[in-house]
Amino acid sequence: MSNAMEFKKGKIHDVIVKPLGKYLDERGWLAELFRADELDAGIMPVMAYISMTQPGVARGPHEHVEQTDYFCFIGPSNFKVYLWDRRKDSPTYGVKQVVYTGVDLPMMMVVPPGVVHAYKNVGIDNGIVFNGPNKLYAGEGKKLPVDEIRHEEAVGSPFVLD
Ligand SMILES: Cc1cn([C@H]2C[C@H](O)[C@@H](COP(=O)(O)OP(=O)(O)O[C@H]3O[C@H](C)C(=O)[C@H](O)[C@H]3O)O2)c(=O)[nH]c1=O
Repeated sequence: MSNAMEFKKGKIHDVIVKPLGKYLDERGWLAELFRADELDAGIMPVMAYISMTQPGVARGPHEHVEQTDYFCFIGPSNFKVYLWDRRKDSPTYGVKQVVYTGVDLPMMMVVPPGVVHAYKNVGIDNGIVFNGPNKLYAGEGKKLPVDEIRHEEAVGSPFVLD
């Protein structure tokens, strides 16, 4: 793919975005992140991690060759999430999707391999992101190469965070 590629706005095939339901009571709230009886076996998480991102800071853009990510944006900040479909065999090849999510609208988001992704903390608090990928980071015993193509430093990259 040429780095000069232009993306048009839209919804990307196979990207799933759903609000996380919060059960509120006098103690606070509780939200389910994923359930084995609701997810396809092919994207079932095999590990989980959380990251904290400071206000004004971004992670990505990068993509995976085999791995599907299962993100949950739960707060306490808000994020702008950027997705670019560079899968040549996808019906939405060349589409860019932007999602706002976090404390004001908690969401889960499934990002398949070949969809370049990045997220930026656009709030004023530190932001927590949960991920439940369907592959082990660096494989069994962390002995394999990390499945990740990083675009952060790519000169002339079309994956720009505005
Ligand atoms: C993902 C991961 C990372 N690490 C270690 C490796 C580094 O020492 C440290 C930070 O990882 P990395 O620099 O790969 O993180 P980012 O590049 O900010 O990637 C993050 O933001 C982008 C947008 C994402 O999609 C990733 O899923 C998310 O992790 O944690 C581990 O030990 N296990 C893991 O599963």
